Formats: sequence, C-alpha cells, structure tokens
Amino acid sequence: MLKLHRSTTQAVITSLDMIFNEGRYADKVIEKTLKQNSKWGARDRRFIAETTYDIVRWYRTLRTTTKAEEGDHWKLLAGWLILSDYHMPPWEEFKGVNPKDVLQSYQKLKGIRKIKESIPDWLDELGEQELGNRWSTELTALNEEAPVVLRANTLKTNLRELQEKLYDENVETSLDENFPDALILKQRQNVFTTPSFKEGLFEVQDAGSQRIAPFLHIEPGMRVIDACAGAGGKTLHLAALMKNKGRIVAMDVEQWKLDELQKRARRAGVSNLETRIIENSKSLKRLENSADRVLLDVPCSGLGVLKRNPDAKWKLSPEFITNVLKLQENILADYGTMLKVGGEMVYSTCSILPSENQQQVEKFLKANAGKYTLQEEEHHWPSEGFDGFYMARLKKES
Ligand SMILES: C[S@@+](CC[C@H](N)C(=O)[O-])C[C@H]1O[C@@H](n2cnc3c(N)ncnc32)[C@H](O)[C@@H]1O
Repeated sequence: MLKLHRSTTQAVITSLDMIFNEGRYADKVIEKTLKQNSKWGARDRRFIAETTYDIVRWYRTLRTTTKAEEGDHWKLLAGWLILSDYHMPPWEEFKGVNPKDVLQSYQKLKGIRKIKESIPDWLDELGEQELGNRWSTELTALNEEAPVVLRANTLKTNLRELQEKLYDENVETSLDENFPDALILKQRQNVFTTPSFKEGLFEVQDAGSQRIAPFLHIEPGMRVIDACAGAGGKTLHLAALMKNKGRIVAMDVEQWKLDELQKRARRAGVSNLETRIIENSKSLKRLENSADRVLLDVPCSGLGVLKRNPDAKWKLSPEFITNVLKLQENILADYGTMLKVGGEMVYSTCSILPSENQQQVEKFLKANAGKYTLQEEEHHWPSEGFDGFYMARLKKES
C-alpha cells in the first residue's frame, strides 16, 4: 500500500511544475530535486523519480480523465493515484476530485488510442502513417518503464567479475545472452554512488545501444571517427572493443559534450581518444579519407527511447522532425568523405520511424550509386524489451 508523505509528494509536484511550466528536461529536474534533498532514503527517492516519470508519461490520459486545467499538477497526481488503484489521502489539495468520475471517464475514453496511450494527436498520426499496424504495439511498449542496463567496461573488468563486485555492493543484476557486455539491474537503484562506478568499471547504457559499436566491425589498431559523439556513450564502447589500440577521433558540434566525454574517458581508462569540435566544413576536410571506420550516431526524434525520456512526447513537434530529417540527410551526405575507400560506416538512430532510418539510407544509396553498398541493417524495437534503435552499415566502394 502506497502511503503519501507531504515532503516527497511536494517534491513530485515541484518537479512537474519545472518540467511542464518551465520546459525543463525530466531527468535533469529529478536529478536536481534528489541532490537538493540528500536526507531522503532510497525508497523516498524511488517514489519521487518513478511517480514524476509516470505522471509525465501519462500526462494526456490524466489530464483528460481528471479534466485538469493546464498547470494543475495536484489534479494529475490525484488522477494517477486513482488510476493506479492507490488510496488518495483526504488532503485539501485533492478536494474536488471524485475517484468515481475519473474511473468512469477513463472507461469511456480508453477506446481512443491517443488518450489511452497518452500521445499528442500529430505524433499518433505520424506513427500510424509511418509504421501502420506496428505502431500500436510499439506505442504500448514505449509506455513501459525502461530497465536499467549497465555495460561492463572490458578495459578494466569482465562481466562475471563486475557482477560479483556489484553484488557485494548490494546491486543485483542479471545477464542477457544477446548482449555480451550487459548487466540488467534486478531493481531500479542509484548505481552512480557505487565504488564500481567510481572506478570506471561500467557505464549505464541501454542494451539496444550496446549493439551499435560492435556493429561497426572495428578491430584494435584501426582509425575510427565517431562523428556525432556527444558525451560519448558509444565512443567509450568503441575504445573498449579496440582495447585502447589505434585511434578514435570523437567529434561533435557542442564542446561541452566533448568535455564531458573526456571526463568519462578518464574514468574509464581510455587512452586512444582525441576530441575535435566541428566548426565548419574545414573540420571535416582535414580528416578526408583518413578513417577505416566512421560512426554517424545522428541527432534524431528519440522516438525509440520514450520509455526513458517520456517528456520528449510533449517537447517534440512536426517542425523539429522536419529539421532533424534534413540534418540527418546532410550528415550522411557530407561525413562519408572522412572514410577511406574500402572503409565502413554505420548510420544509427534511436528512432523507430522509417523516414529517419531505412529511408534516409535508401536515399543516400540512390544518390551515391556505385560508391557505397549496404552491408547490413538492424532494427531493435521497443516491444522487444529494451529501447528502439536502428543501424545500417555501409561500405565505401570507390
Ligand atoms: C544521438 S546524439 C549522440 C549520442 C552519442 N553518440 C552517445 O552515444 O552518447 C547526436 C549528437 O549529434 C550532435 N550533432 C548535432 N548536429 C551535428 C552535426 N552537424 N555534426 C555532428 N554532430 C552533430 C549532437 O550535439 C549530439 O551530441
């Protein structure tokens, strides 16, 4: 039985205010809220994080069934308690909410997919248009909570050794034979305070995301460019697969992300990495024909990772999709110049939309007939349990 406490409930409401009224990112808001209140125990922290995420995830369903005005986050919380079958305390803030009305309204509206699955009209239409029958299945899966997955840093440890060490640190995990470096948390908990994390023995990285670096077919000693490296989730994995041998150039248009990557690389014991900011086309020109492998982990809608970032549903817009499609097309068209002839390049996204995935690759191959061939493609769907990803490996033939 869930018992609400004043201070933790207020923390949920304040977090929702920051996310919806100020447009802040849910993960950053929750991180900040928890940091400011270090006295809270593990259970309270879990309650705040999970309840806030859940209300963000079910925002449309809750707003419609409770008839909440914009910004009335107490009413959303009331709706969440009612629809989750929890007891609503007789607090002043919940006055005027009748559980029977909310349940009746839900029964009446649950036949409408965009209400039941809590998604904006335009996104529901786009998903249906692009994915047809598959959309409903994926949409349901995208509303599930994402498992927390770790990637063992094989520069410093191995899977079994890490699993045992984490067990001693009170973190229980399980293995998945499809993901050779992955440990899945049995229970959601903060792993960033463990000695294992501080020693750089693992990174938190979804299982689907862990497929991308190996998909690039890299070997120790190669010259590899990670052209959209960000804070380096995949760069660090590439370095581990290369056993620190050869060279990785990690590039991005945002210096602060590359700075963060350098910090993570130090912790992970990566020594074959160089970061370079992309300022203009000269940044690419300097590296022309230099790489055996190029990773293009391009900016995307993030529709494959809504389990983890449910607030993206409310932040995305049709204009954003149009712009990101153009950006992906440009990156694909321009960045292959850094690849040597005979080299291979992976284009990847954390989206499930064909327009961001295979259709981009098809367009690129058509425009570069004879120059590139498609070696292999992989789709990872949210309904398979982890996040949604797409990856395609292309070979530069001439
Ligand atoms: C999907 S994220 C990369 C995630 C990262 N690879 C990881 O595994 O953590 C895409 C990245 O592309 C960067 N980006 C945006 N425009 C770019 C451009 N024109 N060239 C290169 N990178 C760009 C963004 O700053 C962002 O960090």
